[in-house]
Amino acid sequence: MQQNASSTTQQKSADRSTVPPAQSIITDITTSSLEPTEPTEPIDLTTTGEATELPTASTPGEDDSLVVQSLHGLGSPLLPAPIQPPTPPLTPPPAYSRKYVAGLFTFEQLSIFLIYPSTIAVGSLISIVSPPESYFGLRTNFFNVFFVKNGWFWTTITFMVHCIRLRISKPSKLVIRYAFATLWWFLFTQWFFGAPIMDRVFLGTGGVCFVNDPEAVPGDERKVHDSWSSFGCRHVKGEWAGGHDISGHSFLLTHASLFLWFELLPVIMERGPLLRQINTKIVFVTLALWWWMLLMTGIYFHTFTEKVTGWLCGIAEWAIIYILLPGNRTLTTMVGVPGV
Ligand SMILES: CCCCC/C=C\C/C=C\C/C=C\C/C=C\CCCC(=O)SCCNC(=O)CCNC(=O)[C@H](O)C(C)(C)COP(=O)(O)O
Ligand SMILES: Nc1ncnc2c1ncn2[C@@H]1O[C@H](COP(=O)(O)O)[C@@H](OP(=O)(O)O)[C@H]1O
Repeated sequence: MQQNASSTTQQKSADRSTVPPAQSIITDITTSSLEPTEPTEPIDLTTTGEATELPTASTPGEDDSLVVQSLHGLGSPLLPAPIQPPTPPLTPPPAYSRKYVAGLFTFEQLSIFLIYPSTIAVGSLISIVSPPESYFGLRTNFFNVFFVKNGWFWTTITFMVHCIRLRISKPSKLVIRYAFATLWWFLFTQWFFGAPIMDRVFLGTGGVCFVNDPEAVPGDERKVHDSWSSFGCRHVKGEWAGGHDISGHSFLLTHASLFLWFELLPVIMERGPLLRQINTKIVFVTLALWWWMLLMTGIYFHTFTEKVTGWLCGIAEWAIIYILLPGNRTLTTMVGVPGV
């Protein structure tokens, strides 16, 4: 594409040096309107990317037309090139503002991204100032046990509800993005060649599983159990304590929410009939519940740093797939971009 663009530019400058000024102007008008637009910004995930192919390099046909225009001006000085109305640019302008903040985010993407650290910050602040007595402060509350503890399952269901109404050309890319998100959740919270990543961090920072020893001398009832995972520790009714216990809830709720938001964003930005569908409302209900539960985690559970590390790990996969990859055309072709 670079070569095509530069050869076109060279051709244009050659024309300028040889043809009379009037023809040169005509040639410039026609060529500039046909000029393929080289993206200088990341691929915008808020566009309807999968509805069409990713913007590609100029096709041979397009280049040929540029050459024909130039040759016409050079080879037929007595026959001026017909004035044609400018054709629209090859990349249609987006239907909404696409300003990038720090060259990475659109305004909408940045706003969504900021919801989660602010929620954790506000929750932690409330926990210091005056945490209210609440049903949501109980670990056994229904919303925690039924929804968050099965959080990836409900996120999967919500994602499917969102997907089944889409008309995208490449559903396989959407499954690949889901697979990456699931893989990261799985490695982080369930299994990483043994204990999951979050448990390995806990053990690596000096955490242990304490269990009560009924035969121990009074005052020294607790002994260390050799559980290598929080799951194993819970199984022996032990207490997982001592190390840096990354908040699994902060991780999961952030990771799942960013995944759903960024898959839904094209529907939101399109502001069309899809936005009013029940499927969209279901996604918003899940997002609202995840946000509320994150706020509750912020208020009632964990230390501030454990919630921050949970959040940081929760944005890791999202940052790669939805923010960094769109800067690389080849890698983006592998995972696609969300669309409608
Ligand atoms: C064109 C239409 C296509 C539609 C399909 C689109 C996309 C879907 C693609 C593929 C899906 C295919 C099959 C999916 C089928 C089933 C997958 C379900 C996968 C699951 O999610 S099962 C696991 C459920 N488990 C959980 O959710 C547990 C979540 N909980 C935790 O991770 C932890 O408890 C914690 C981190 C919240 C807290 O940790 P602790 O404090 O408890 O240590
Ligand atoms: N929003 C929330 N509502 C209820 N319990 C929560 C919660 N956030 C965290 N917890 C509980 O706090 C403990 C640590 O959570 P996590 O490390 O996943 O952030 C877990 O307890 P249990 O392991 O006893 O269920 C979890 O259920």
